[in-house]
Amino acid sequence: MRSAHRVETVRTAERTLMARLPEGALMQRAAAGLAAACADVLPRRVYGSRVVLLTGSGDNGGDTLYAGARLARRGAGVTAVLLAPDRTHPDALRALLRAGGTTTTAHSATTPTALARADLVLDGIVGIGGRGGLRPDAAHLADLLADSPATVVAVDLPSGVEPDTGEVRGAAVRADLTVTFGTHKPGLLVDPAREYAGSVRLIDIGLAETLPPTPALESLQHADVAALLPRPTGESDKYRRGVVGVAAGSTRYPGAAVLAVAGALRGGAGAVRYVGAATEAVLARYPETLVSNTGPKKAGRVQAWVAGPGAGDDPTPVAEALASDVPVLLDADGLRLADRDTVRTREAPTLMTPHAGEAAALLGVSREEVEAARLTAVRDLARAYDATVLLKGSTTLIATPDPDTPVRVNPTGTPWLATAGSGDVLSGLAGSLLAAGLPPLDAASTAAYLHGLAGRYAADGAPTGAHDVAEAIPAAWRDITRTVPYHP
Ligand SMILES: NC(=O)C1=CN([C@@H]2O[C@H](COP(=O)(O)OP(=O)(O)OC[C@H]3O[C@@H](n4cnc5c(N)ncnc54)[C@H](O)[C@@H]3O)[C@@H](O)[C@H]2O)[C@@H](O)CC1
Ligand SMILES: Nc1ncnc2c1ncn2[C@@H]1O[C@H](COP(=O)(O)OP(=O)(O)O)[C@@H](O)[C@H]1O
Ligand SMILES: [K+]
Repeated sequence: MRSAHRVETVRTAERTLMARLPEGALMQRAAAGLAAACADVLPRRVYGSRVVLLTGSGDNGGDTLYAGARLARRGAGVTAVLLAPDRTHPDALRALLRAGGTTTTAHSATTPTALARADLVLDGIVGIGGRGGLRPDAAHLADLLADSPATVVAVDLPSGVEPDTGEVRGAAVRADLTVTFGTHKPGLLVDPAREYAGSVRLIDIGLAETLPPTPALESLQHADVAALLPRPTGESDKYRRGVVGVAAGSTRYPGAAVLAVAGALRGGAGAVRYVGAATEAVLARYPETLVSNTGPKKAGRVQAWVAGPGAGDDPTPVAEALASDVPVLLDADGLRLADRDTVRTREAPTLMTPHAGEAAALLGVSREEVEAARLTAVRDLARAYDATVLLKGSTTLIATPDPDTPVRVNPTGTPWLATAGSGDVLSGLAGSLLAAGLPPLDAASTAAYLHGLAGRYAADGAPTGAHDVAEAIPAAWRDITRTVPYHP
């Protein structure tokens, strides 16, 4: 599990840890890790390389200067561009000068040339102390840096991104690598900021000792997903494994039904029951499906319903699914047709899977606003509907209505998944995991994980279709569970 903590939590944990350590010890740990990471990404050896330090007046600048001093002692030519020369971390600046480094300022005539010629630039403008968009001097440096061919390493965070939300409201540094200290910050895992961070390396500064056990955000890894996926045993039969009902598709969109069933068949339920107007198309592709052309109410027992993909404008099937006492996944038309109070007052759980446009319509804001502040949007929606919400897109997020439960961020996605119908596959897959007995948060996050991996396998670097994604799910499942004992 990879986890991220908010700034306030990091500050409290750092204070507690610092009180137990000699003065400056944490910053030295951070600087040592940072310098080692820089040495790794330098295209040639450290000796003789040209390094520029963009240095703000806080501790983020301090880390950067100490790391620069370490590189200078190994023979790099190091220049610090000081944003506020009279407020620069004094001890760190002395260390750099003693090691042979030099300084200049943001508006010096030599700064653009230094950036253009650098092999490596460290962004130490601002870290977790940054608030609001970058101030003009800092924004000027970020602009100059955008034209530099140098490798860019962001210190703790790319300057200009919001650490707690991943929002980017103005100029920000685009890094090749971000070296972050103690724990991830939410912004490093959530778009748009995640894109600015490049790859992320976490440096252990001993903070795990004082951080609270529950993070703000968590990201499942293979082993976590393997532990959650359902596994049949000798006692299993198709009903005990769970039956998932799919109320989807219409005469206009029969394909959505086929794709949702395709996902559902690969999600761990023992049987898929389809209701709707696309029975012929579904049976033609998947003869193993149990079909009926009644609504969900009369369709027979299921352990979870998927309602909405390609379903059209008839609100009845969605209402009937919501009236059941089993978990319901709402997607596409189902999101639009569901009554909010009905969702809020259900006893059984509801899982909603909107993309940014659908989330925007439900929240009454613009799509751009949802995409700019995905973490806020997913939390707001979960609270408004008292439901678990999976917000699809460039970083898929899953939130429950409980503000203390970490939001999950899916690490496996790929933009190749942005293809018509791949969301239908996801809804079937997640519904199937619900029917197999997973709680909504786990069903949604394991489904997103499998779906993302399947998208990568199906695409393999080239365009792919939703059907191929569904067919790649078993390979993703196998890869995830292969390393874990006792999976059949
Ligand atoms: N507290 C600790 O124990 C540790 C902190 N560390 C480093 O310290 C950083 C936090 O240091 P600080 O609390 O001093 O804060 P920062 O250095 O992140 O930011 C504060 C400075 O940035 C300026 N600033 C704020 N918003 C700005 C904006 N929008 N545009 C331009 N400048 C802006 C402020 O005027 C202030 O000078 C971490 O990100 C990390 O790099 C590490 O050394 C590890 C240990
Ligand atoms: N830029 C992106 N990067 C990663 N995944 C994406 C991106 N855009 C879309 N996706 C994924 O593709 C799928 C598309 O689903 P959706 O928007 O519902 O499409 P449809 O309605 O055609 O099925 C979702 O799983 C979503 O997370
Ligand atoms: K930074």
